[in-house]
Amino acid sequence: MAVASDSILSRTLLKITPSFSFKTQISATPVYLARGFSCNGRNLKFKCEIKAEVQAGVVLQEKSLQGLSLGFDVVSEGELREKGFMGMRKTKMVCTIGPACCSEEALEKLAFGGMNVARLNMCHNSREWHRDVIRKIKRLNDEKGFCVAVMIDTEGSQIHVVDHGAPFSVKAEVDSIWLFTAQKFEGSLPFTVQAKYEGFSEGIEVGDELVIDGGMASFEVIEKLGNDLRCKCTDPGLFLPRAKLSFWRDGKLVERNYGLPTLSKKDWADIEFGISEGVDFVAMSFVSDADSIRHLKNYLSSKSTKSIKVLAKIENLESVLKLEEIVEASDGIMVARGDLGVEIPLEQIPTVQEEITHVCRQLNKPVIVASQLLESMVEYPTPTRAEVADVSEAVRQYADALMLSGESAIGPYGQKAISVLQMTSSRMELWSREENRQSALNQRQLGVSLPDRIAEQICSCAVEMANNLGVDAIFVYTKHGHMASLLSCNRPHPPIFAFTNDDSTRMALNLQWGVIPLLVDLSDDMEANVSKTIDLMKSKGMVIQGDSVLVVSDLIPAYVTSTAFRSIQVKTIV
Ligand SMILES: Nc1ncnc2c1ncn2[C@@H]1O[C@H](COP(=O)(O)OP(=O)(O)OP(=O)(O)O)[C@@H](O)[C@H]1O
Ligand SMILES: CC(=O)C(=O)O
Ligand SMILES: [K+]
Ligand SMILES: [Mg+2]
Repeated sequence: MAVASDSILSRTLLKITPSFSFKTQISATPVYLARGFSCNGRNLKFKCEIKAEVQAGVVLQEKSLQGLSLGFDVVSEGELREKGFMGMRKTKMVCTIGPACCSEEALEKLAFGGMNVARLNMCHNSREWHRDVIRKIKRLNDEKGFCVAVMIDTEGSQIHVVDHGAPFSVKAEVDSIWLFTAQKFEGSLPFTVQAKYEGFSEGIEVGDELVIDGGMASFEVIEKLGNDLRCKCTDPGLFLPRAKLSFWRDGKLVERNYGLPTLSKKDWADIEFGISEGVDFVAMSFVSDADSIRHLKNYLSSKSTKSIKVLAKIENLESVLKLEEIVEASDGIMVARGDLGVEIPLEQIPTVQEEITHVCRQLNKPVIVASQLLESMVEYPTPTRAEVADVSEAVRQYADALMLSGESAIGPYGQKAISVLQMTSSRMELWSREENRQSALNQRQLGVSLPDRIAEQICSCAVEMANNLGVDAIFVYTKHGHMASLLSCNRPHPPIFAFTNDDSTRMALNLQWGVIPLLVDLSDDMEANVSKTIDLMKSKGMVIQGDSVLVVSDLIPAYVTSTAFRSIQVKTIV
């Protein structure tokens, strides 16, 4: 298969034989592909559209525009070079950082594998440990050209079993009798379990069902002794460290809100820590109303010099019931299926997930699908078929991002797990696009003011145009990321390059579907911004002659008062 030739190949459809390996070909010969394949194939039979300038045996030198920087992160740049505009992954990836991946080398490998956001779960480890990880990530960004945003995830007030330490898991046998207590006790399981909160048994009656971790094991409450509960195991299973408790009566969850605040004292201290370390996102656990989100957002905007986004985690029944107001109040959502599965029957999780992703897209908020995506990879180097199907389904639903938990935090196959996410999402994105499977968004009008409504209309028209014209890329110039998010919300076929001069905007856009955020100097002169960025992209070989780019702008120069200045332009690179 001769990809390399002296001629310039342009928009040629080539069949590639099954034995051809793209990667080997590149590394074996000094061929430089200015841009490569528009589809993601491995050693499979596939068709590729090649729009690349290829010269056998010659490495084309990059011209540099002295002193000007394009702020392209190394991963997106590499992806564009290797796969072309249409091959760029749209679905973002979040990795939980834990003991298995906290070294600089391991973090670099995850970043290289495409991690867009690193999540630090404040339930675990010390603040010093988290500080060390955050600094390593920032150093990698600065020194190695990655663009990885940092998220802290609050512990929140949840009723769980005190970490009973080794052994890792304990089996509860059928008919065995257990005591659940809030009292400290010496010794370890079995048969006494210490719950983390004094009032864990409030309102609980004899005959209620106590469920561990959403069905890992079940007990019947047979006696109340003060605040303690004597229970008989009815459905045998395992106690894992920090196992979560829920109570059921007549097949329904016993809803109790213990009077605990969404953010505990420790959570506030962790948030202070996050502000001082300059994190990009705070994910708020066990949100139960919109007020707590507004409160945190106000607090952050008064305390932090940079903009920090607040993500609401949907992980209890209350938050599902108040979904819309919570989505509206937040900067984004996490479908935290781990705890959600403790409070709602497991068979409802898929439909609740679809509902949440749909509402988020309608209200233009990024959404992360989290927990157990590749759970078996905590132990094994390959995922189950069912896990791959679950990842594909989240991608098909157009989630903005997918999250790894234990797969990256404690498992030995974190890098493999991220590459499974990468390959599976690229595959499903391509399929949705080529089969024309994408469901049109029945868009709600979000803005109230005329300029906001105009912005929405411009973005939805721009995406329709971009798809119909088959442009290679969308360029958007944005200060706060609003126009970029409106474009993303319409899930266009080509990637969205969002040029911003604000670092927190760049980091926040890291979570949005199909957006590649770039940090550049921008001026009030829109035409100059456009031609400068196109020149820079050209000089790096990222766009080539004949490429077409649809340009949308959100930066309104001070001297223009009319919103009509906002425009859509289609440029062909000369
Ligand atoms: N910083 C860390 N230090 C030690 N272990 C960690 C750390 N972060 C995650 N883990 C481990 O990784 C696994 C899964 O991660 P995580 O705790 O994020 O899951 P989760 O239960 O979904 O989160 P949450 O507590 O927010 O519901 C857990 O077994 C946890 O013990
Ligand atoms: C991520 C998380 O908090 C959960 O799934 O419960
Ligand atoms: K948490
Ligand atoms: Mg949780």
